[in-house]
Amino acid sequence: MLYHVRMDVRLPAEMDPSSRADLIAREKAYSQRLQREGKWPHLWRIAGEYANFSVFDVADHDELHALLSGLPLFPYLALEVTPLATHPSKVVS
Ligand SMILES: O=C(O)CC1=CCC(=O)O1
Repeated sequence: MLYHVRMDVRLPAEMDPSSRADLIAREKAYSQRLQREGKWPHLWRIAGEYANFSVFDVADHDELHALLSGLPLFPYLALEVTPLATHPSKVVS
């Protein structure tokens, strides 16, 4: 199943720089592992915002929830999840 996810990153301004850098490095490693596994096929920066649009390709809601709640940044993310269905006008090649 495909899911569109908007992630808004809300790191506290008072977070110390080394904790912030460590968190971001762990987030990058986690996301790149999922990208390589094919579970996170799209990751786009929303221009001008500390936010991204992502597409996840997972078995079901439970797997999506497990992956999202495992994000190192999860406590600092506002997430908006949209399940995607096949559009009837899509050309199938
Ligand atoms: O910076 C972001 O948009 C949050 C994020 C998701 C994956 C990643 O590496 O950073």
